[in-house]
Amino acid sequence: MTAVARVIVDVPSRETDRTFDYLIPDRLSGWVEIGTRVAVPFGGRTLQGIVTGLGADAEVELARMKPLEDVLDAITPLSSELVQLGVWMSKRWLCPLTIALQAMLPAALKGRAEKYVFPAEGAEWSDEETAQSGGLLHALRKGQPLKLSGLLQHYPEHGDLLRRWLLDGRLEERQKVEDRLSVKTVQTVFPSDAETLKRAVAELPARAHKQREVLAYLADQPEPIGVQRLAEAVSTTPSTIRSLAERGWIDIRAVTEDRDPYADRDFPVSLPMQLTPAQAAALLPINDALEQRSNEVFLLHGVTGSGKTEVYLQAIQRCMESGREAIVLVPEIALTPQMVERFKSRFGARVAVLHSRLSQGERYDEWRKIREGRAQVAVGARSAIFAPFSKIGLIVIDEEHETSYKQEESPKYHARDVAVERARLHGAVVVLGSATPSLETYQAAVDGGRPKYIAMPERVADRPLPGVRIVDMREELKLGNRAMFSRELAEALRDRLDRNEQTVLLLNRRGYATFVMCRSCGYTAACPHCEISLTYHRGSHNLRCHYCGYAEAEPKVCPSCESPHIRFFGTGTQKVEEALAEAFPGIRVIRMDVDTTTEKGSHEKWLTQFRERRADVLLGTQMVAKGLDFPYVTLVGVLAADAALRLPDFRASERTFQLLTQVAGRAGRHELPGEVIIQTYDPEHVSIDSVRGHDYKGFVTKELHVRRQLGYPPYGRLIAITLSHESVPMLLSVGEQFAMRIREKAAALGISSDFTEPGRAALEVLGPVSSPIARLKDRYRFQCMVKYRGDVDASFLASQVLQEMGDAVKRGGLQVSVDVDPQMML
Ligand SMILES: Nc1ncnc2c1ncn2[C@@H]1O[C@H](COP(=O)(O)OP(=O)(O)OP(=O)(O)O)[C@@H](O)[C@H]1O
Ligand SMILES: [Zn+2]
Repeated sequence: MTAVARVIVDVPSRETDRTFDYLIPDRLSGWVEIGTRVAVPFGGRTLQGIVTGLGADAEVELARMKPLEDVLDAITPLSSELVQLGVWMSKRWLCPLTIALQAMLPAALKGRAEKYVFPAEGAEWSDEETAQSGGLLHALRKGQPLKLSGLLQHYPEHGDLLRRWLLDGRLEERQKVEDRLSVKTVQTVFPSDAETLKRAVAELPARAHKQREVLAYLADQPEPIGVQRLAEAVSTTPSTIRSLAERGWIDIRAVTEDRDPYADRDFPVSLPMQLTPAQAAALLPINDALEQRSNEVFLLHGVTGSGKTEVYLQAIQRCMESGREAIVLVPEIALTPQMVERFKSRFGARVAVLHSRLSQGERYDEWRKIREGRAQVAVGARSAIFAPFSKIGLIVIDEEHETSYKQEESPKYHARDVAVERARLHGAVVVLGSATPSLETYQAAVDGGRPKYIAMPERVADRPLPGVRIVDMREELKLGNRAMFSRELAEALRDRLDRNEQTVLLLNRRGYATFVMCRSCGYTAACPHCEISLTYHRGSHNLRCHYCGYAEAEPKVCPSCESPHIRFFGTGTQKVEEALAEAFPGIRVIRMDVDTTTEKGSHEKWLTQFRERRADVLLGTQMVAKGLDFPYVTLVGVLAADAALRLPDFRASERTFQLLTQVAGRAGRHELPGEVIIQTYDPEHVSIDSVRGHDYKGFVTKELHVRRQLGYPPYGRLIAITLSHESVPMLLSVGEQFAMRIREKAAALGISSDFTEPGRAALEVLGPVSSPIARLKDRYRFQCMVKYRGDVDASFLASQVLQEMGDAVKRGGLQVSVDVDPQMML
């Protein structure tokens, strides 16, 4: 019997979305397991793929089978559990399996990069092993990394040894990324014994002062030291030091160094806090579940400042004590240094941090730390849910309601759902935490009992929630105040300046771009390729499309009627900043938005400045609303609270309520009491009015009622299918067919299209209608929305129809994108 690998090739299409079988050549036996990345011959090309199964086939079949070309990594990047999770994802979100699997790999591992092998620092081999290796070890020990593929070719009989030493860590494997070794190596001087040093000094020519200094320095310092650092220490050049090595007096070797993004940070040690009674009560059932290793899911509903983080920390501690690992997801935007610090301070080097602001190399090193068992806690944004742990005990999702947990490109997965499935595979506990749980999670807890509901309704240490005032801007206008700030907010701000306290100002800008309009004819500047208004950028004096990047110069007169009365509308953060400077001379403002935070480390820089009270106001978009915990913030102001309420999205109310509650929660978190002022044109709206009394229950009760009537989530589910093409008639005809076929299939199964009868299974297809963004990059977009409820496998129906219509779609050159449980309706 010959071994066969079943491989998913990395071509994301429906036709190749199945396994292909390959022979495992002898040379690679022992290197191939489930999750191994391989190179395979495919239709005359070499493709990359992932092994998802192993087996043995009848000899007849084997005769026609091609062998694998190569194994791409020595340490298998995916476990069989992750492969299994990928299979589940591809069904759940209707995407090719390869897309799901690729999403689990760190970017550095994608593509076909050469792998290098070299000895780990301090690794030792017995004489017997050295002899066994037949020159292999000698080659490796020269210090230069050698290509894995070359080693396999030159030392085919030593594959087993190589593999064993890679696994026991005496050899290390790295790869080339971005034309550099993914690994950072430092040329390091290792101390020589006193004898050698003495001899060196004796043999050196008298005028070799610098070299003598180097030797004297080394004699005093027994630790290995980087060549560069040593050169600096005795103010000489690296070549002076190297010349000593050439004569055999000192030993210089390349040493790998993890690129630790937090290397220059000192994290003060933090010990577990004495829990408040509410925290202790919340932790109890979580610890019980951890103890019993039961696959429980909890909703930890704690108001802002109730101390949820300490509950997570102590649960993680318990999880680690039982020898298991923990994943903590936080929204990308909230992954502030402050958040990272809390975990690093408590768990030190056992924490790996994964987020998009790290370089590819840094991410790869953090990922390896997890894969190789050197980290037990992973803190990260959405994709950290794929952290390659093998014995997960706990998964925490902080701010579980955040939309950033849904990936908007394929695979369009939701990390919360992946977490629940992954926890099931590990028998792990899930904790979903939020001050404003998503309606889906809340309703499931209250009506279904899973997740189990845990409440922390008060802030720690009896601190009150801040008082909230709503200011009706229509009244302001009536009274003749045309300024950006209401009198109340202006007064409160001045008050904070006088008392040297701090203010957070949120400009709710979602759906509120700064656009250009002619006051004479009503012309608005739009992108010529997309159905989207152009956004004005003050700095560069141009208009830009945020979808395709198109840019044009700022117009001086209206391009349509040539009137000079062309104006820039909307309140950008830059404009607020200017208004602040004008109204409060000398005010120190930190502005945080996409424009000021693109640079690496800029988040950290601004927040540190603010924390150190080097600014009076932190002004920004959504990114100032979450997770921040600053003692001197006593005022929170919100401008344009209702801006996002008019978006054509049924979750607009929910999002607005969540955002306002979150930002309100930044005030008065420590000794000083806080106050919140919300400016709006729509004060009666339930999303705004409910914030006044911090009334989550009041809000959800009303909102759930609306959702139930309309059959929207959580009482129904959606699948959005978007078709795009240059031709509208083509789109309409395919769209119509698509909708019709799904309706027919549902009807054939006896599924009603009537949502009025409560509780009964139902399905309807809305559309095709023009998408909210009707044209993008010169392609028109139409969408069909499948809405369903109850025991209906709508995903299956949709994928059947997609399959049936595959040829028509392909011939016409249409693009189809499917979004199961869409979060963004735009
Ligand atoms: N048991 C405790 N004793 C004293 N202080 C505590 C305790 N638990 C938490 N705190 C402090 O209370 C503050 C709020 O805690 P934390 O930031 O965890 O709140 P949170 O529930 O996550 O709020 P948010 O949802 O607004 O982020 C922090 O400054 C934290 O250090
Ligand atoms: Zn555009």
